[in-house]
Amino acid sequence: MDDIVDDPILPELDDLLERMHVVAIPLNTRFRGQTVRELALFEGPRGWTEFSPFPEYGDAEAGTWLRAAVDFGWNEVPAGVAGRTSIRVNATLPAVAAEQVEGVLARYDGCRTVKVKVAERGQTLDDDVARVRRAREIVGAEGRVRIDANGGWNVDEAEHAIRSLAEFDLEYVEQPCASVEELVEIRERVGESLGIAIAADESVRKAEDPIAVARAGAADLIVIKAQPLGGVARALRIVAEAGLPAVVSSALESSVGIAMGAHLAAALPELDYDCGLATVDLFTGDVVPPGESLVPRGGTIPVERPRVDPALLVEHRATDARRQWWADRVTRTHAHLAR
Ligand SMILES: O=C(O)CCC(=O)C1=CC=C[C@@H](O)[C@@H]1C(=O)O
Ligand SMILES: [Mg+2]
Repeated sequence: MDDIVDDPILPELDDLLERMHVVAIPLNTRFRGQTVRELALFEGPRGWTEFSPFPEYGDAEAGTWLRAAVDFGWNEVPAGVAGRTSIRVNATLPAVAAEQVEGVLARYDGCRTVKVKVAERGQTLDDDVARVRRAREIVGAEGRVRIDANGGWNVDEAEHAIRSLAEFDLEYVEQPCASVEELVEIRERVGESLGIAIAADESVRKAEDPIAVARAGAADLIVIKAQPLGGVARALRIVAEAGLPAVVSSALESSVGIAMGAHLAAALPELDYDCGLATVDLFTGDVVPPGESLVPRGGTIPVERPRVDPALLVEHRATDARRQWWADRVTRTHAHLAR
């Protein structure tokens, strides 16, 4: 890993701003409470790159995402593992009603794995059970079903929910509880007795110390995302230090950000899990020409840098006020990183 440069040189602010385009793309299903995804794209010397921290994130957290964007647009990407030119991906099922599951899953071509969102605020365990049951029916016994609670349960709730959902043969449970201590406890309570693996997502990507979860024995695997972890090289280093299996997932990006995730997946020494990189299917549009979007075909996406269509940057262009908001954010975030 020592040949990996994971601290990219920051371009000048003016250079960044000149290269920036801000788009707003509606989602076709509400996800993370959002119905429109705003993102900034830069045409870097090495190719297009994306900067899309969620709007509520502060400058320090957004700084890690900017580092990732610069890394992908300005630096050489670490080589993929020989022969890995496409990545198997999972369907991502938002917390929709059971009747909608079939329609949402039909968008993901050829995916054998589905990740089901659970523990959504305002819903009940019965809603989760109905949604997961329907997903299992659709993927069949050969398919893989994992769930993601985004830390929405306390330990008792998690134990009850996981026991109620275990009959659907879960591949793993992603971030059932919020804290590392709770993950240790739930892993003790259900890990061995039910044989269900626990994955850490927020405990890696939002933690001050992304390795703490591995050190504490709080997870069987980690979910890694290129932008929130500061880019491909830095994410690879985290995986190496954690010493746990990893699954790459998206940060709800356009095909440009997804390409960053695909390059990360391609460069992982081991890749035993289908990756959560099919989320362009949750968008109503994209910034790359139709037919070149990184959406699954036959359950995989290619490892390539997509071309951006200038006409689509215009079509999806954010309002003047929102573009200014992003310019201000990049200015603040850049200053934060340059310190
Ligand atoms: O992993 C997937 O299947 C898709 C990506 C995904 O679920 C997420 C993307 C962006 C924000 C997150 O809240 C969410 C996640 O928790 O993993
Ligand atoms: Mg998650």
